[in-house]
Amino acid sequence: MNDFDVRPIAEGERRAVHGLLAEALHGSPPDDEAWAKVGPSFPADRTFGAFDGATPIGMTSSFATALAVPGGKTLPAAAVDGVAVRADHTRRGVVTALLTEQLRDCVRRGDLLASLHASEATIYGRFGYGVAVLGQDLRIVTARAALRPEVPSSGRVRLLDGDEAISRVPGLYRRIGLHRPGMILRPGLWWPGYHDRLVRGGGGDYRVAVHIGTDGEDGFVVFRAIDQRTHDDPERGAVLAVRDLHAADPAALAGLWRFLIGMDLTDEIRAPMRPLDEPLRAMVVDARAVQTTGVGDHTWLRLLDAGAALAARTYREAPPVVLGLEDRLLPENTGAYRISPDGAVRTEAPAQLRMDAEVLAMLYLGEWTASALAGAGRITVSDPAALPAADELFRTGARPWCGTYF
Ligand SMILES: CC(=O)SCCNC(=O)CCNC(=O)[C@H](O)C(C)(C)COP(=O)(O)OP(=O)(O)OC[C@H]1O[C@@H](n2cnc3c(N)ncnc32)[C@H](O)[C@@H]1OP(=O)(O)O
Repeated sequence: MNDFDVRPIAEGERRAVHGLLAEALHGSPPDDEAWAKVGPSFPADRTFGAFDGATPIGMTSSFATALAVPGGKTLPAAAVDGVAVRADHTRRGVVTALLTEQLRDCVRRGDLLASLHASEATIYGRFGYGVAVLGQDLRIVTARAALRPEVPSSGRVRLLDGDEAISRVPGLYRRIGLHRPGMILRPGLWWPGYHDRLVRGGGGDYRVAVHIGTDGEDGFVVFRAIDQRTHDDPERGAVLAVRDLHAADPAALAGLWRFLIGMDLTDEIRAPMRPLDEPLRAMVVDARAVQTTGVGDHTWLRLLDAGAALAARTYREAPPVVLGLEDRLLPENTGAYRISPDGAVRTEAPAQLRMDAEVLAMLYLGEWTASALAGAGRITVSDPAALPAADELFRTGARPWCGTYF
């Protein structure tokens, strides 16, 4: 029996709950001015609080979105954007109660998937979330990063002022589209809380540039310069920190990188959580100008309705495979699924490969192979011939990527 209650929060509890999240992440609760800006991005709907009497001691929230899956469909999904427990109430099962309630609520709402970005990698696996997308942190040494002559070079780049950045980029993101598995729609409430407050004009110091190709704007980058000059090193160039970079095609992508690399008074570009198959290293003359400083879990995914989610993605040509799933928290998903190039259906046939919800999520967007996960002991193999077949069935072209902070 818990000594706290878990329930949807009331409208008047939003700010206290958001303050709790800020403090759990070692920030400060927003002042009036900051809350006026970000408050609308944190509605009471889809937020659960844990309460000790009237005092909030934990929270979890999500917003409704759609997530692209292999084959191009977009599925209704929950983007879990705030999970926190007050530091004096941790390790008593508060987040377990919150996340369990949230999963059931998302199922009731018809979400097929839930995704999140984790502060620590040890929190979410027990709730059936798996690392479905890896990202790489890039460091680019600009003085050595000249682009090769054959790299596409049509179009031009234009810096936007703050108001333009706030009004133009949402439509541009929508037009670029969800071209990789794992990408999500950014609903209207995402922009004020995550983009507008960062850019010049919205209170932050990030600048925004768009790429203009033959058919108009087709890419954008959100970045800021971090001054590196010191008394002893007064000529040191700035670091450009890239926050958000999306392009509709290779020419727009190349154009945005060319713009960043060519910026004066800059020594280095830092671009965290780029796709693992980012082509920049192949674009430069000196491949070592583009360095991967880290690879980590970018997006965690949870299949809420495993049957519907498996049926919604496409599969490559390979012999059919029967997967056995054990889902402790959402037991209606437990069962066997026959995966073939024609799709995925429930079956009574014996499972060739058995796994839990976390591991199925790792396979789902194509980031991991069944063979690698079996090799790691994460899949129980009854029929070894099913492994190469599953590798091929789940394989995707472009690597999955999310590319949206939340
Ligand atoms: C999507 C996002 O918002 S990511 C941000 C997540 N939030 C944070 O990192 C803020 C700071 N941390 C916190 O607020 C809390 O510590 C939380 C949310 C991570 C965990 O909340 P708690 O209420 O302490 O978790 P709870 O007591 O339910 O723990 C469940 C289990 O997970 C384990 N666990 C929980 N957090 C952690 C952790 N950070 N590291 C390792 N294990 C953990 C517990 O030990 C427990 O294991 P057990 O069942 O075997 O005993």
